[in-house]
Amino acid sequence: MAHKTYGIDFGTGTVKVYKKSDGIILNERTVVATVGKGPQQRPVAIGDKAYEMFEKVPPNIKVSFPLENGVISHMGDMISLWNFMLEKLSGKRKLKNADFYIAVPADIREVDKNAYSRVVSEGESKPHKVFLIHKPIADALGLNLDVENSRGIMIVNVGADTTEISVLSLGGIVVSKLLPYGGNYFDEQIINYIRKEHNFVIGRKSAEQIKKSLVSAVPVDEKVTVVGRNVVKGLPGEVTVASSEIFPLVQGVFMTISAAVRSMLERTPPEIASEIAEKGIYLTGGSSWIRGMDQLVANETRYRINTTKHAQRTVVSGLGYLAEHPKTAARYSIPLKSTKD
Ligand SMILES: Nc1ncnc2c1ncn2[C@@H]1O[C@H](COP(=O)(O)OP(=O)(O)OP(=O)(O)O)[C@@H](O)[C@H]1O
Repeated sequence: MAHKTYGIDFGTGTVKVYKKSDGIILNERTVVATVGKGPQQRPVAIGDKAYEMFEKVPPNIKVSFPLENGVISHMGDMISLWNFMLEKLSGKRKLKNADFYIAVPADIREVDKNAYSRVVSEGESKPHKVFLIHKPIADALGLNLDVENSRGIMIVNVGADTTEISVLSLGGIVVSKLLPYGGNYFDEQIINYIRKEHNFVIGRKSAEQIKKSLVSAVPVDEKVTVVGRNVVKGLPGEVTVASSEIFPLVQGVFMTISAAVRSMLERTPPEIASEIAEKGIYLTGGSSWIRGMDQLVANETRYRINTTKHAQRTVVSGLGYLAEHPKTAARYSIPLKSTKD
């Protein structure tokens, strides 16, 4: 019997799911809202709905982000999120006996990689098989690159909580480094700055709006107005922020990311680096859309930069490719190892 097959990119900011033959069927925030404690805990909303509740909920509802810096930080919440998602994937009928391809960062401990597989195995789906795939491999496949035969591919995935910089060659990962910086870092910097300098409390959604409009890796001159609460008066109101205020907050992280890319290139063997130089560096992940990111990395490395309008879905598209091509998938599945480290 043919098993239903899914590819899942459990991103820190959003979960994306690909279903074999159907394409990408789900794209939801990695957020869960629960009530109750211990064994009584049950989800009341997940994904975008739970995110909507964030910062507005009564005290009996807990809104949590169960992934941090590319690893699962709250297994119980993560399983709750997955169980709730299963309903979206399969409707009222329980999804059983399916195969799952799950993307995991390459530069994390074995125990953290295996935790991703536990989410699906210990959830209500009772899978047939779970395969772990390194994210950079899925990313490259999602970009339609010839992973098997290319001598040198460099991918910089700038996501919500992490930036993963990887070099691939002939179907394998030569080196991969996970930095604990992504779009969420910018949101937090913006919230802290506006509270301190403008005496305004703004929510994460407003911070994200400011980020999308004002954060730039190269100086720009723009302004944005958002709503918030004046801390001194205790009243709601509007606050206007200029890009010149934001640039100094985020400049350091841009330098950290671009310096890490350059340092990895410097340590890459010449025959691999020469093919990277020929093809250019690939920028993926939602935060690669931050203005000037491509220019910044180009200035630092002097390499051509390839960007994509599908930056947030390259990993899940790569998993989708593997779901459709099980023979290729067998080559890239990571064997589950001991989790004693
Ligand atoms: N137009 C945009 N400009 C800037 N940032 C954006 C834009 N669109 C989305 N983002 C940011 O992209 C991030 C989400 O990207 P993505 O879905 O690739 O991350 P993820 O896979 O969830 O996270 P991670 O890779 O860290 O696990 C969020 O921080 C979001 O605010």
